[in-house]
Amino acid sequence: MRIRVIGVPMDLGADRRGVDIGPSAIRYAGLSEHLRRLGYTVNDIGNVHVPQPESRPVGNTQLKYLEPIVQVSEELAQLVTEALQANEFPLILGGDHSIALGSISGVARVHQPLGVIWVDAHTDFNTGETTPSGNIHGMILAALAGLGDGRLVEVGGWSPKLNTSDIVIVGARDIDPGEQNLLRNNHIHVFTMSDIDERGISEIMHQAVAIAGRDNHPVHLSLDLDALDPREAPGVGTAVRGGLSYREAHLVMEMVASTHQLVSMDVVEVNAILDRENATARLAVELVLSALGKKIL
Ligand SMILES: NC(=[NH2+])NCCC[C@H](N)C(=O)O
Ligand SMILES: [Mn+2]
Ligand SMILES: [Mn+2]
Repeated sequence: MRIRVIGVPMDLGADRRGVDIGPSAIRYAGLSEHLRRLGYTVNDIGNVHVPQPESRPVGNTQLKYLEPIVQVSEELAQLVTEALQANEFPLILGGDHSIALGSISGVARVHQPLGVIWVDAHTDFNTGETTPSGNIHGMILAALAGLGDGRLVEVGGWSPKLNTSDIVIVGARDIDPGEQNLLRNNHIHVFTMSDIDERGISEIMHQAVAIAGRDNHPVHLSLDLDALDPREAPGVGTAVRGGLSYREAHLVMEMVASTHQLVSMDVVEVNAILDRENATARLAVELVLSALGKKIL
């Protein structure tokens, strides 16, 4: 069992610096050592090159840094496809959530159809028309489903990467008005924090894995650390109160692991500048381990 770690020091999709050092923070928290202790062989290929925002024009303010983000996505998609072809599990370290455009495009080229479990306080289902911020990390899931600006949608040369029926969002609690309409009109499965409070995380995750992994489909897990409550994960750029507890988040990961259908994962939005003594990066490592099969007993 081999894991290929790919770092993507991307912050062009978000408004704040600090997620660009996320890959270093997660590595510093001992990612590879812990994975090896779990029995994996780890092949860390380092970071993809991402330009500094200071060196590039913002461009269209509804789609900030579109061009460099598309460039990095193309390169990342290629690297992720190569990892799968070499029989290694791609583990992609962000960076802001815009990296999932490249990672999931790279997986979807190999595995079709692909289920996605998107664990996030947000739904990242804006387009260039609905976005309140112009930040592309808030548009990625829509782009993967074929919605929004053509240059995002067409990364890798084809679209859509995902069927709307294969997408499940878990932990949502901050959704923009235009995003709400898009989610409804496209019948996206969204499990909000209210659903989790009402029915419990175990029941929600049974449903989530049944939807994303139906007919034994391969599954990609995209973990945005802001899904967790900010008390557990202070090092994120877009924190929202009322998130997953430490224990709920571990159970989410364990229930994904128990499907044995996970083929790839990204862990994003760790902002090391806003963090406290690397707590969020350390939590990210713990959650990766649970998703990759670590159990208490
Ligand atoms: N990946 C994230 N943290 N996304 C936050 C998105 C926030 C907001 N919905 C926006 O479009 O700007
Ligand atoms: Mn996100
Ligand atoms: Mn988020």
